[in-house]
Amino acid sequence: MKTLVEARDLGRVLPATVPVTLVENIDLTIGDNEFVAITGPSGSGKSSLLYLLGLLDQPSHGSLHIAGHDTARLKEPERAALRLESIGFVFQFHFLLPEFSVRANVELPMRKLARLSASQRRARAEELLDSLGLADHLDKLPEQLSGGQRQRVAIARSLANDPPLLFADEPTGSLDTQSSEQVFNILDELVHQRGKTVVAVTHDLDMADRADRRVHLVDGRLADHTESH
Ligand SMILES: Nc1ncnc2c1ncn2[C@@H]1O[C@H](COP(=O)(O)OP(=O)(O)OP(=O)(O)O)[C@@H](O)[C@H]1O
Repeated sequence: MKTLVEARDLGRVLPATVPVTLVENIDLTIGDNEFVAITGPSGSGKSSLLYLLGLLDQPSHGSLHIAGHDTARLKEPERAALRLESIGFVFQFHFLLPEFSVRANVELPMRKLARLSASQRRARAEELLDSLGLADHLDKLPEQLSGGQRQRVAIARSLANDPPLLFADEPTGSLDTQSSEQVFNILDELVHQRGKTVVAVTHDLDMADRADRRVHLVDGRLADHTESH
């Protein structure tokens, strides 16, 4: 197993007159090809942990290696490049750009890396959208799609630069049961058929049960019964 995420004694405290601890003492190793669910009560620090692991926030203490890089040693441009190349994000609300077509939304992250030509970006966006059942919607605006379809576009966008790691914050949180099931199946397929690692914060216990592994947070700390099956 290749280690993609390695956190040691990771923590985040917000400085204030009375400092606020978001998460602390996080020791966590995540390998390639794993589907990890992060669960815990509301306010237990699930999103905070995801943002730390996804390099959207900076830890106050501890160490974090992502895809073999010691993130404390990276300067901001290197950190941004690592995020762009190695990490995809899917949020509860899709955050697609409303004025851009579905295809253009998926092409955007590729433009930031400047690895592919315009025609290659277009072809890749179409291929990704096709693989997620959206081939008929390439030129539509996000508002013309259903919630489940938009979330699938957001997943396609997260895969644009072919990152090994996907972080998802309540990816099914605002979807009906059928769309949730579809999104779960896509994430599951990404792990078990396309070799990705997915780390998903979820309140959906069914999804947590069906993940390969469950990491449970209580009051900002990993609980003892964090399990693997
Ligand atoms: N910017 C902030 N300022 C003060 N407190 C914060 C801030 N961000 C988060 N918190 C607090 O930190 C704790 C952890 O928040 P976080 O959003 O990570 O929890 P969560 O488990 O994802 O919650 P939920 O399931 O409700 O989304 C909560 O008690 C929250 O109120």
